[in-house]
Amino acid sequence: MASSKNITRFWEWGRKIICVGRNYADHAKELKNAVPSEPVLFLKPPSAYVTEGSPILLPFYTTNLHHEVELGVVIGTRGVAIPQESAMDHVAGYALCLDMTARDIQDQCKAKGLPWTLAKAFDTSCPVSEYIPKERIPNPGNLRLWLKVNDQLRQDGHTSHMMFSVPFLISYISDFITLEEGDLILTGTPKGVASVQEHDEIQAGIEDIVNMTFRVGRP
Ligand SMILES: O=C([O-])CC(=O)C(=O)O
Ligand SMILES: [Mg+2]
Repeated sequence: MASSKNITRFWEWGRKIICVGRNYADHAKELKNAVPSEPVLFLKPPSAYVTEGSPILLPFYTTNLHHEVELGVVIGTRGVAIPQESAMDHVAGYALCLDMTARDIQDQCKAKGLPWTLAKAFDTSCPVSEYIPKERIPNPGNLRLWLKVNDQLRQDGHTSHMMFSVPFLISYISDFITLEEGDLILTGTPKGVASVQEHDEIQAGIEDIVNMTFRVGRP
């Protein structure tokens, strides 16, 4: 029923997706970006969501679609200017997420000093796993994240290498943008990003907590 919202299907709520960029020094370096002194933020619309069983669609205007595996944090309680000390009280749970990125378009945007919207916010640019209740992840700063393409390991990172922790990010973001129940924060990707092609199979996981599989297709 449309009126009975269930946080385990947060992607159906139409809420914000707030993404953090360059939160792992090894990834900032692989793209020759400076390691930031404050979090880099951008947004995806809720139309970017895709769940297992549906394909990730290659936008027609890119020839270099990259995968970025990321820990997603699902907000459970609204907050503004949340102190770091109570930030975790606002977390309902987690999801494994991909920040699909049209890298060639992002490079053009960066060169022109323009926003990344078409590189980051297109339909299916935010594949998500099933919802992971908070109790299953006692410490979001101590998780191995991995991603394979056609069975080859491409990304193998650890959230202990984040420059800005989950509580810090919640506090920082909520100074500018009200966090609401059902919002999702993507916490940035470790190194190993690379391109995918039509028909590729992407598998990703968080330790033995969750794993997910997506195919890449054409619209
Ligand atoms: O496009 C980028 O490199 C920024 C980003 O999303 C990340 O670091 O996860
Ligand atoms: Mg990213």
